[in-house]
Amino acid sequence: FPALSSTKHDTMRGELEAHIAQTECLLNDEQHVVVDKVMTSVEHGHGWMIAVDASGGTGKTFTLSHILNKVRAKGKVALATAASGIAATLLPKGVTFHSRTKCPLILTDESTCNISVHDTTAALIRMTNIMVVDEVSMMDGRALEAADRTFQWLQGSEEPFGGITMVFSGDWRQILTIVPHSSRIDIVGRCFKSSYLWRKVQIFRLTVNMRIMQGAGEEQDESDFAKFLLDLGEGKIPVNPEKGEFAIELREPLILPGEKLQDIVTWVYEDLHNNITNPKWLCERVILCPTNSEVDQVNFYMTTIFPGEEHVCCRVNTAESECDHLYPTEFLNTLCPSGMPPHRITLKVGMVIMLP
Ligand SMILES: Nc1ncnc2c1ncn2[C@@H]1O[C@H](COP(=O)(O)OP(=O)(O)OP(=O)(O)O)[C@@H](O)[C@H]1O
Repeated sequence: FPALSSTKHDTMRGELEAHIAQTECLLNDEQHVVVDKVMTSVEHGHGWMIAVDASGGTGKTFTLSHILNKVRAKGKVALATAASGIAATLLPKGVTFHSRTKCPLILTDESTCNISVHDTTAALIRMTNIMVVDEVSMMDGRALEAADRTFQWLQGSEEPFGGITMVFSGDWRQILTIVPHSSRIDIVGRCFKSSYLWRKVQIFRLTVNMRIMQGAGEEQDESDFAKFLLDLGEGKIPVNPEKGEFAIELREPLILPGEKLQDIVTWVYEDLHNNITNPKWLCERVILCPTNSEVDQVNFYMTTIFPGEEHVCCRVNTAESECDHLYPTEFLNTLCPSGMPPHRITLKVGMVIMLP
């Protein structure tokens, strides 16, 4: 933890306090209740486990960020973690839960985190007053149990997580933990809700969709869509068994006329040529696809219609061993393991790309 000069420290603390005062006024009643509960636990060292169970857009991340800032402004240690890297980037100084706790990737019912008593992570955990875990619904309950065991050992306490206040946040309607080749029962059994820890968690709900409240003139459409997503997550949309076991019918405003990829692209990026250099316009639209091969199709099509000269970048494609001849270049070029870019990427100046 690098030391800060006292002037720099005072300036940062001043900025943080101004920011906290701003967000404190914005909190709605339900968010206030959560913040007060968590602050009581931190200030009195109760070590409560608190869960914010709420649907998308109700301000879970907003509330967690406010709590983290508030605890840090009091000079206490607040660790921000999330199940995924992307979710972690939304929290102030957020990192993944696995990176922060050194939790193993392959879990058993007896797993513990890879922290030794003298390393810096152990020192950090002993100093910690609160840990936030966002998108907890995506996590295997055994990862949290491993952290519980390790924190108890490090803190020398039999309280859950060694007496550190824990705040969990997630939406159980969204993606649950991934258990390959498993049944619904296996997946539910692996969730945090099935863990012995969940029984001791105090649950709070946020019900007001703050994302819609921010909408600019399209509140009705957005609120209909939010209600549709909520009903979908709760299994209230009737299934059409003729189309498939889990098939549901989408209503009219959610369906675009046309069947080709070009129709979606034209609708989403209608005035692309005039807005290529407009980051605000680009940030307001995106095409999401359920599979990587569909993502590749969309990217390929977008690249062809994007104006400018193509620059082709190829990946290194030789094997690093004497069995080189076993892996012909053509074969290596077809491989696209998770976390690696495809062999051939075509870029144009001004294109938006996401780095892995
Ligand atoms: N009290 C509030 N006042 C103003 N804006 C708010 C408030 N609460 C949340 N927001 C805004 O509403 C939007 C949704 O909030 P947030 O991302 O925290 O929701 P979420 O529950 O984490 O959503 P998701 O589950 O989709 O990640 C954000 O733009 C956030 O800044």
